[in-house]
Amino acid sequence: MVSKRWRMAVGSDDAGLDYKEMILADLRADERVESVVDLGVPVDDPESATYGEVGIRLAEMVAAGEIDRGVLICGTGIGMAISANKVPGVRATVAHDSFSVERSILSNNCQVLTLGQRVIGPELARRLVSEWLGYEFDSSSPSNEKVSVITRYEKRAC
Ligand SMILES: O=C[C@H](O)[C@H](O)COP(=O)(O)O
Repeated sequence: MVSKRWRMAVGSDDAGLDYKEMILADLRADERVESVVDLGVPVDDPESATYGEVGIRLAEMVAAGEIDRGVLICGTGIGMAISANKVPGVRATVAHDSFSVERSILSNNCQVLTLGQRVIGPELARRLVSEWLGYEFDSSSPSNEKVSVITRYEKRAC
């Protein structure tokens, strides 16, 4: 268990709105979370933004250092992952099982977890987010050099 208090944001499109509200409530009650920003979509206007807009906005907050981690939810998690990964410096993945959630941090140092409301049940989604918050990347591990290959490419390409 880590003691760090995470600065976080959550976001969804219309297809992920119910889970976004649920995860938002969980994070607000989680003592490991220092702050959590709700990037929408809002309950009263669920079609006000697509997964691309919300995913990129959250990823920009990660890249700017405004938050440490984010959770994005759409129908499958795929569109949110694609969108967030367009922002340089951001590593986002969909993960619907415990092992992938663990490795997304310990192997890949992902700052963003995406979930699919149309793919997994609500209790699994909540459990995966809670487990994910318990992991922290070890920059002295052998995985760090592997992640650095991506970071160096981004620096060259941008
Ligand atoms: O990845 C995309 C998401 O699943 C989205 O919520 C649904 O997209 P669609 O309406 O184009 O199927």
